[in-house]
Amino acid sequence: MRTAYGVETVRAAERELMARLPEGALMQRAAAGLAAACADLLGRVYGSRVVLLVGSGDNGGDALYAGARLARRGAGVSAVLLAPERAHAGGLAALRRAGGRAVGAEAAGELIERADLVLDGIVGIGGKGGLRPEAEPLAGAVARARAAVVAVDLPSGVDADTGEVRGTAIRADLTVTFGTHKPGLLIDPAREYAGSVRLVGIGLELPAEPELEALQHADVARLLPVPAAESDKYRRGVVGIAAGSARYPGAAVLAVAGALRGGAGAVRYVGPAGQAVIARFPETLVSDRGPEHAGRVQAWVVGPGAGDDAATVAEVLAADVPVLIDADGLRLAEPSAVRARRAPTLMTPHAGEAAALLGVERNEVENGRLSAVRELAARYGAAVLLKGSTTLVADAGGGPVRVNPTGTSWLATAGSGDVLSGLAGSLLAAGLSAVDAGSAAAYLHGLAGRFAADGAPVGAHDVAERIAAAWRDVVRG
Ligand SMILES: NC(=O)C1=CN([C@@H]2O[C@H](COP(=O)(O)OP(=O)(O)OC[C@H]3O[C@@H](n4cnc5c(N)ncnc54)[C@H](O)[C@@H]3O)[C@@H](O)[C@H]2O)[C@@H](O)CC1
Ligand SMILES: Nc1ncnc2c1ncn2[C@@H]1O[C@H](COP(=O)(O)OP(=O)(O)O)[C@@H](O)[C@H]1O
Ligand SMILES: [K+]
Repeated sequence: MRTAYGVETVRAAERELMARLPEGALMQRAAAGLAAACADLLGRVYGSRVVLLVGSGDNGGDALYAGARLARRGAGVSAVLLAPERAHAGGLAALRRAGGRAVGAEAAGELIERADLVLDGIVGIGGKGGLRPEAEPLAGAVARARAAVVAVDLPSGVDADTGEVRGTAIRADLTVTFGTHKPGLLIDPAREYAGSVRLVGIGLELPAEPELEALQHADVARLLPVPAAESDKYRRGVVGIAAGSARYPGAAVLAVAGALRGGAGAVRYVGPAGQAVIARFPETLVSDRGPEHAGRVQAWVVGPGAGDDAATVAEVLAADVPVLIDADGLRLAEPSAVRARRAPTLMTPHAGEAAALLGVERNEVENGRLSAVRELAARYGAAVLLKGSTTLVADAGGGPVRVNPTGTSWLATAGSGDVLSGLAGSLLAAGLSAVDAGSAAAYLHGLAGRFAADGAPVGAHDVAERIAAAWRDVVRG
């Protein structure tokens, strides 16, 4: 499991560690890791041109000490000081001793243009809001430069705790982060500014419960159901799909396609698209009576392509088994009926649907995914999976939010969300908790999307067809 901790937690762990170490030791650990990452990126340090962008805090101090290490290995290092009188004194002295030089911001443009490597040490976890006006032109110069850009701890201007980007921020090729990942490094839009992320350990002792966690292959492999020798289709779980309409029969087919690959022993379909479902998947148990009369079901998926069928949504919500609510179901579900449920509920909105539920603009959700998913989970007393460029899963009762690491933008294709809901519903029926079912489904779905796309556009049915390959990849490690 990969984890991320917020600024407050990091600061507390740093204080605790600093009290036990000689002064400056932590910064030296950070700078050593940073310089090593820069050297790897440069290939040849000797003779390279390195520019440090240095703000007034310890983030600038890290950049200066790393610059000193690179200067000692023969790089030509220039530090652009944004606030010369407040630049980290020890770091500046070390850089000068190593043969580096310091210049004012007016010289930055030309230096950046000719640099091989730019280190962004403007601001780290001490930053609030986007870059300040005096630092903004540097972001433009960096974006135009051919140099590789390494962000120190975080790309300056992004919010470490939330992944929000308000105003201008530096775009990095690599972010070298210290002690732990910060939530912003794993959540868009900030994640995009970070480039690839390298974690440098500095010895922090962090609490058991992180802010964010990202499953990896081994974690998902432990969650996926495997039929025991004594299993039968009912013990493996029956998932009910109440989806599709005369107008949107395809949503039913795609949700069933996902559900058939999710480990349930049987898929039961109820709704008006039975003909289309059976034609494509003859193994489906099809019924045209309502969910209440469908027979045994261990978890329901309701909503994809459901049109305006509020009665079916209400009927499913009244069932005392886990329910996944997606798409039209999110609009049709009575909030009080969701809150009143005792069995687990998993809601799977995309940003537009989440915005409608929260009564805010879509871009507010896209810029503040973490707070949106937490807010929805708290309001509905349900687990919530927020889809999109970063998929997040929050539990009803708070705790760490799961962030999915496998997604690909090729999944932004009509119907791929229907496949995801069928898959997650199947895992619910197999007995996973709402958060585990949602996050394992997002993981497999993302991986299946990557396998299916392999660099070219795909349709949602292609994604469904590669779920088995993703599953195999996960369990084989
Ligand atoms: N505390 C520690 O033990 C360690 C800290 N480290 C480094 O220290 C950083 C945190 O240092 P600080 O607490 O000094 O804070 P920062 O250096 O992140 O930022 C504080 C400074 O930036 C300015 N600033 C704030 N918001 C800004 C904005 N939007 N645009 C431009 N300037 C802005 C502030 O005026 C302040 O002077 C970490 O990110 C990490 O790089 C590392 O050396 C590891 C050890
Ligand atoms: N830019 C993106 N990057 C990664 N995944 C994405 C992106 N956009 C959408 N997705 C994923 O694609 C799927 C689309 O689901 P959804 O929006 O419900 O579409 P539909 O309703 O057409 O099925 C979700 O799993 C979502 O997380
Ligand atoms: K930075």
